[in-house]
Amino acid sequence: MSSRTSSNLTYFGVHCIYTLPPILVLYTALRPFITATEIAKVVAICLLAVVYTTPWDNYIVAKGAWTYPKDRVLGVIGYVPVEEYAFFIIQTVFTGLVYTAIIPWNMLVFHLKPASGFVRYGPIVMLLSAATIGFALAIPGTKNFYIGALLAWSLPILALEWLSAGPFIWSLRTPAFAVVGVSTAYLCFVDHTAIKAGVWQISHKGTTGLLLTPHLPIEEALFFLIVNCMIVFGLLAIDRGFAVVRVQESRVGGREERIQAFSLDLYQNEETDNVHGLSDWTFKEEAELWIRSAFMAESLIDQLAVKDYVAVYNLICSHSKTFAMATILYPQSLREDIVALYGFCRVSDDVADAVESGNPFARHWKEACMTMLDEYVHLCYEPTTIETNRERMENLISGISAVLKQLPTPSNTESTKSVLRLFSNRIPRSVPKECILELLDSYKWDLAGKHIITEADLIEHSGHAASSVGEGCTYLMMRHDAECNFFHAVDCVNKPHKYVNPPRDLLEQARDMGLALQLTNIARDLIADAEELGRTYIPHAWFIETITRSNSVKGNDDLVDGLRKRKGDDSAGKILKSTVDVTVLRTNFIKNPTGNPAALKAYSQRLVEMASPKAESALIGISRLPKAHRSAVKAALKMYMRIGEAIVEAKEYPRRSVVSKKDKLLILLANLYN
Ligand SMILES: CC(C)=CCC/C(C)=C/C=C/C(C)=C/C=C/C(C)=C/C=C/C=C(C)/C=C/C=C(C)/C=C/C1=C(C)CCCC1(C)C
Repeated sequence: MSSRTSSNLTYFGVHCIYTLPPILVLYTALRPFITATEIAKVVAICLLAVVYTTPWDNYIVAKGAWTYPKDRVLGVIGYVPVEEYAFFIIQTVFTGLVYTAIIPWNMLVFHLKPASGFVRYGPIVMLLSAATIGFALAIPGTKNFYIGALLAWSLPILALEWLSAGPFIWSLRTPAFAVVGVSTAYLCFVDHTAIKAGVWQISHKGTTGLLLTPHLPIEEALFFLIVNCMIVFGLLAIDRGFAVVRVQESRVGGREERIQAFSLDLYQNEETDNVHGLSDWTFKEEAELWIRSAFMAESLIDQLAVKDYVAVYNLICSHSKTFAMATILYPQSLREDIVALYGFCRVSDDVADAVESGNPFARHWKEACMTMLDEYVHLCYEPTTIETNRERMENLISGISAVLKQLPTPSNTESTKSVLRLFSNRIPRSVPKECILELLDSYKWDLAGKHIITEADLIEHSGHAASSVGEGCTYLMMRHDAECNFFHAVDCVNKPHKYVNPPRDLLEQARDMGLALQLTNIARDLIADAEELGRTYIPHAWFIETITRSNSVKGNDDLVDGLRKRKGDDSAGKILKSTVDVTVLRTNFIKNPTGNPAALKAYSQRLVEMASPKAESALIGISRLPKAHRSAVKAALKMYMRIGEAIVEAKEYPRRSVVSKKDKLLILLANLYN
């Protein structure tokens, strides 16, 4: 081997130069997305890799499939260099990182759909047949030894993984192929380099002699391809198992339902406990549940829930692509719940926002819809085990969807149904009822035609609309800290309807975040709200102030001051009404929001000034959120704070979006990697 002397690269050197640096780079780039679950998955595969590969590798080295010069390695355990054992782990970590870069762009629950019998069982038959052939070929000293040993060793694992996750892998074949492709290409390059430098040599006796590059036998490329498939399919199988548990648990309220959802047949005769606690679940039962999930056929999975996720996500995409994209910053389970919650906000928002003009029945429909939504929310929190509850729920969902279709801006009945079904199955076990009812209060306020008179009214209305959502999201984030902490996840799954209770002051800070976002939104959309939706949130008191200022009516300052500060003060309202009719000023503004540019600018500035202390308080809250969710929330808030600053800095009130896409991206990156 002349090439051996041409370089003195060692096996340790290969790792130091070619395998560890890319791992470091990938790890650094992906750090915001590496949660404890991600690490646990890779560690699990590493353990399997070491346990399963050690005997095989020792065997093929003993039989002379490949060799290494003694001076190129640090030491040997059995027949295999220590660097080789390290390579089992290094490859798994490397491929695991590529996986983390690519797979989470997908919502995994979407892919729990059934496939044909051919997709499900065909590959298993083929893999096991090929493994048998490999076994027959693996005769030491013949040229088919290496390839035979490789197939016999690896393909049964691929068959097992396909048995667990075949249709899921098939559905995700494009990203899965991308992960395998990228990692295999790179590792082939490393292998080629090492063989060229003579760090290890592939026996001519044990291989077919077919070469992919002048230094890379076909067996080696095949080795990295197949092993990467083992790693990626294994990771997908684990992720699928988690996703199955989440989907199946969606509807579970008590022990009986849980046994049903997972087809558990054990422990039927044990005492059934109440709906709200399953804490006496034993380890054995838990283990059975996870194994069942790992191998549960798609046909047994709640396909209606899978369909609902897709429908609601598409609905959200059609409304706000940015929001849908932004959810990829969160772990899968939280993402699913955010979709479920946001879908509900969309639907109830659509009811409240539906423009009434031109349709004499619209108001009536809207009111009917709100009444039903109210009842629906209450029912979401009742046990689904009761037959009458289930029936009523179905009727309400159909009723609300039907009414929404009658509104001037009709919604698709099927997607509304999906939203309401998904919400009722997912959200009640994480977010308390009061939170959702408060959100409905803001719509009721609009429906009742109640005016925003004072600044305190504005705060109250925004609180109902936005702080409630901020609070809800905090409940979700605290629960889904779970996703990043396996044991916590098991614990949460075991306690449907038992909230992970965030501390009260954290919830207050979350409410402040909602307020900050809402006030900034209002400030940004002053013109759009008036022109497109025919509404404004500007307190009546501010209009009065503008008028009194411009008329320089002396002595009115006290009045204005008083009006701004007093909350829900009836006498203030009366004085205001008597001074100038509430509706006239509002209507004037809505008709011509740019009529008084100085006033418009002043309103926006004042809104931002109101938002700013709330944002400061929210920042403190964010630092107390679970680590895995923190940076994305912070990035969102910072973007809004930037929008606020831009509004204040602008000479005139800006009509169009004030912060560029590029700046938003920079803010996102700065916060992800802070
Ligand atoms: C719990 C829930 C919810 C679900 C469960 C769902 C389920 C059923 C999951 C099943 C997962 C399974 C079964 C995963 C198995 C993964 C394995 C065995 C990985 C092996 C990796 C082997 C590895 C990385 C080996 C690497 C070896 C290397 C790099 C050797 C390289 C080499 C060198 C350097 C010189 C030339 C020779 C050689 C090619 C041997």
